[in-house]
Formats: sequence, C-alpha cells, structure tokens
Amino acid sequence: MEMPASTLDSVKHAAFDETKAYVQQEEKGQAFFDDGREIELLHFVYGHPSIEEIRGSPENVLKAIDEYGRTKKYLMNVGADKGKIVADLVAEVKPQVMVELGGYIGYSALLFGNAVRKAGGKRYFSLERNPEFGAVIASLADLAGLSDVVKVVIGSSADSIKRLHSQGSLDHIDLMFLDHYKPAYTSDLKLCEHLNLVTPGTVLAADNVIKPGNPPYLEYVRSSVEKKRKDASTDKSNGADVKTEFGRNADMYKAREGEEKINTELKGNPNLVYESKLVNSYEPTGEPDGVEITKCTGLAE
Ligand SMILES: C[S@@+](CC[C@H](N)C(=O)[O-])C[C@H]1O[C@@H](n2cnc3c(N)ncnc32)[C@H](O)[C@@H]1O
Repeated sequence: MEMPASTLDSVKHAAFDETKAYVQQEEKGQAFFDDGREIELLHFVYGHPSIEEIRGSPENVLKAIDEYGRTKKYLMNVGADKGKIVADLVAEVKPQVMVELGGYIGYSALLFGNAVRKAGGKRYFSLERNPEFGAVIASLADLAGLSDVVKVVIGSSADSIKRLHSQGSLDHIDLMFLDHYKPAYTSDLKLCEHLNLVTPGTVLAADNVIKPGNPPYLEYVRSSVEKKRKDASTDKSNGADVKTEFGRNADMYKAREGEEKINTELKGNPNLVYESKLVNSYEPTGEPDGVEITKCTGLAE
C-alpha cells in the first residue's frame, strides 16, 4: 500500500538560511555536550532581557534556545529545519500520544509537545537518560507552559519503555521521534513492536539518518515482511551492531556516560508492514541531514 503523498511529501527540501546557523560543533576530541553548557543555557534563558515574553510561550523559549545556539555554544538539537518536518507531521497525524527517544535540553519536546497539544493530543513522553538534561527539559517545559503535556521520563529508553508499558502509562504509540543513541534505534523499535506499542497507523520519525547516518535502522524500516521474517528466523542481529560506526555522538556517550546496553536478541514483529521515506533537510549548523519518516501501514498474515 502506498503511503499518502501528503504524509511524505508535505515538506520540500528548501535552502538553508545561513543567518540562523548555530555555531559549529567543537573539534574532534573536544566535548560538545555535558560540559556545563546545558546549565549555562538555563541561565541564558532565565536571564534573558525578554524573559517576561518568554514565559508561557513555547515559540519564544525555542527562539531563546536558538539564540544561545547561534551566539554562544553548539547544541545538539533537532533545530528549526528538521523540526518543521516533524512538527508538520504531528499536525497531520494528530497523535494522542507521542514518544521521543532522547530529549537533551528539550528543544524537540517543546516544539513537538506544543504541536501535539495544538493538534488535540494529550501526552508527549520525553525519554532522556541523563538526569541533569532531564531536569533542564522539565524546567523549560514548565517555563513554556507545557508541563501538562510534556512528561519527562529519566532513564535508558529501553528501561523506560518497559516500565511505562508495565505500569499502564503507555499502551500505544501514535507517533515516535527517535533521536538518541544511534545503535539503539532498531532495538528500541523492536521492543515497541514486541510490546504492541507500534501497530498499523503508528508513524516513526528518525533523526540523523544522514549525519551521522544509521544504515541498520534504514535497512530494517525499508525491508519487506519476507526479509524481516527470514532475518528473524536466521538469528540475524537486530541491526544494533555495536561495532557499526555511528559517528561522534555514540563515541562521546560512551566516553562520558558509559557503554549503552543494546538488546540484540529481540525479534520485534516482522509482520508489520512499513512504508518509509527519507526527507532531506539540515542540521541547525547548516550541515545536510535527513529525517526518515516511516508509517506502519498493515500487518501481514
Ligand atoms: C541528539 S540529543 C537529543 C536532541 C533532542 N531530541 C532535540 O532535538 O532537542 C540525544 C539525547 O539522547 C540521550 N540518550 C542517549 N542514549 C539514550 C538512551 N538509551 N535512552 C535515553 N536517552 C538517551 C542523550 O543523553 C542526549 O540527551
């Protein structure tokens, strides 16, 4: 079944506007997150001359975060361009429940949580492993007036998904934004399939599929049911091959926060049918990147 053109082609590849570029990521070997800049950002936002206009306005909090990224230090946010692709998708899918894997300082949580609320949805779960980053997300969500929608969940994504499911707080995912540890995209998707959280109608948006790239994830969501069944029966690794090169983010998480545990045993549900497509865009620094948008369109017999 073809995915409706409107879902996949709603955003065209526009040119990058250099005037809004974030400062570049630090040189190789230098920290580009978790070096105090996340708390510095909080001081920047709360000490902003326009703080009274920022209070209660997700758009103005996002503007202040972008200003920090442009004028102070690089932040690994989804940014305005790729963010618009996903925010438009939220407006179209109208999820009641949206989940993000990897919240960092809350840029995507504010942008998409606001879009979920505007579309009539009720909950945006932001799953973030680092408790300090989680505290920043919660603080900025509160400042933006989004605490009723955005729920920050601290811990590794796989543990949080299992706990939310078992305690009855999460029984279906309408839209999921994947933006955390790159090797965990496939294993976490399979976990969600296994728990029946992903079913026909679920839409996935995966960030950074060009920079740094995520070949195992792309292969999985673009595979036919036949291929997935074959791979599941032949014990093929679920694609979360920890030896795969995923770029500096994965290396930096490992160096600063320890090795991530990836469950390579999960088979997921190979019978789910996906329609998937890359939408090209840019990192907030102007580097080309893309978002893979995948819709679960059916369940094969
Ligand atoms: C690229 S940043 C997320 C950016 C955010 N989505 C945005 O656009 O504003 C990735 C985040 O994922 C978090 N992370 C990495 N591995 C994780 C895991 N297994 N579970 C939850 N969060 C994780 C990191 O701590 C980091 O804050």
